Amino acid sequence: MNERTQRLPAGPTSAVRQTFRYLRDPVGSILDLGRRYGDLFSLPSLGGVLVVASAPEAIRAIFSAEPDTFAPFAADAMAPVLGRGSVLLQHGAAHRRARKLMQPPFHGARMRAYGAAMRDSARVHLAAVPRDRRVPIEDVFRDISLDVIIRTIFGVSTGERMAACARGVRDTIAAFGPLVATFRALQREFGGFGPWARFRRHLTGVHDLLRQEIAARDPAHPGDDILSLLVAARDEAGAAMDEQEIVEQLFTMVIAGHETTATALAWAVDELLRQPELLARLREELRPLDGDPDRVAQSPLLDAVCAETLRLHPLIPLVSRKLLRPFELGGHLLPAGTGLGACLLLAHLREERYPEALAFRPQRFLDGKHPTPHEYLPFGGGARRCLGAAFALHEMKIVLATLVLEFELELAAAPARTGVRAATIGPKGGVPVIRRR
Ligand code: HEM
Repeated sequence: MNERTQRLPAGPTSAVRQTFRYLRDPVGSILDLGRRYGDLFSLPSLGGVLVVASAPEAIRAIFSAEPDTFAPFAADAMAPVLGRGSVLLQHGAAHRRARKLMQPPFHGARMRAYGAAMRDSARVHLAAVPRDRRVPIEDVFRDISLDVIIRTIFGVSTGERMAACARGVRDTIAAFGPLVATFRALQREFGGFGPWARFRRHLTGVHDLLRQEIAARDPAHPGDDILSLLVAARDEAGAAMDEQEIVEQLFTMVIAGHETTATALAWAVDELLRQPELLARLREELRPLDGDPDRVAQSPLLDAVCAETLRLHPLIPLVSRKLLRPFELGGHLLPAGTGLGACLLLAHLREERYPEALAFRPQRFLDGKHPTPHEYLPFGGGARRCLGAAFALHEMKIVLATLVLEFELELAAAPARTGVRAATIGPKGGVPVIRRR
């Protein structure tokens, strides 16, 4: 191996400057990196150097590598938030075991069990939006997605317990802003005060509520909810997950699944309301389906609208791993310890694959030329592909269909710019709308 191949690809040098640029303008800063450095570049970050790829062949190489090649990137930063047992932070055999235990409730065929709860939550929260007043629609979608998680994942549907869970989760997430997520120096309790101390207090409260729910389950008679299925799940040796592990996996699902789905829905509304003809076509296609969740989920145009939303507005611009062994990519031998990222944002905006890539055109998903998993990866890929992908897509479809068929909204602002949340990016201002019907 010569010296040239051992060198990391070119890229900016200051992690602090790059972090601030990202916090100020996440999409602009990544597009700029792609323009300046091409398909493979090094990106200094506060968690270490990341080598970032956006060409399909390189993304295929990352996602199809032997899973033991990688550990999670910057796992230490997220461990105090999610817990060491979280599936997001595991690797190797422990990660495979956790995925195996957690996968069955998220299988596509199980979505039928969740559709009605998704539609009912959407109806209740959309009907509560006041008419003729400016409201950020993302806040409403956040309430819906939290409600859906509490009903379908925690299996809680009675008023008082639902309210306590919703309050606990909302307060915990609110206390975990982008600054605390980005700067580990802020992850300290300053004599019981400050954002981290507040976050830890709320987190303990949510863990206690989840423990009460776990204790109330009978593994011999599991309910339909995901918590019950996790309590009843057994690994190959016949062992169940212990209480702490279930609590950590449930909280991981809240963090991974709450804001993501709500943000994706907000982008879909922002785009759809700017194209009245497309909205009318969607309404026509959905009307004969009577709001039946199973039939709605099969609508080709609705599917294309959701796919195009996640292409143009990926919520996690970059998925990353840490190399446990040397790895060859694009003529570079990357040493163990280096971070390796697949850049969803740059992959989704490649003109040669997506002509007029910055335009919202769901039709591109209806012309029969489906992109490969290395050209279109809103849920990441390989052994770490999003566990909740089918769940999230199902929820997006049911909530959007309910909105399009039963309500009428008008946009109350120019197209949204993208800002940084804790672990995701989304529309600044949460897409203000006015409800007319
Ligand atoms: C539109 C909504 C969502 C999007 C765009 C999204 C996207 C992603 C992405 C990009 C990853 C990283 C994949 C990788 O590293 O290759 C991920 C991981 C994950 N997601 Fe999602 N997600 C969404 C909703 C959900 C929901 C609803 C849940 C659960 C209820 C969920 C649970 C998870 C979990 C547990 C992981 C970690 C998987 C692992 O490390 O093995 N996500 N998601």
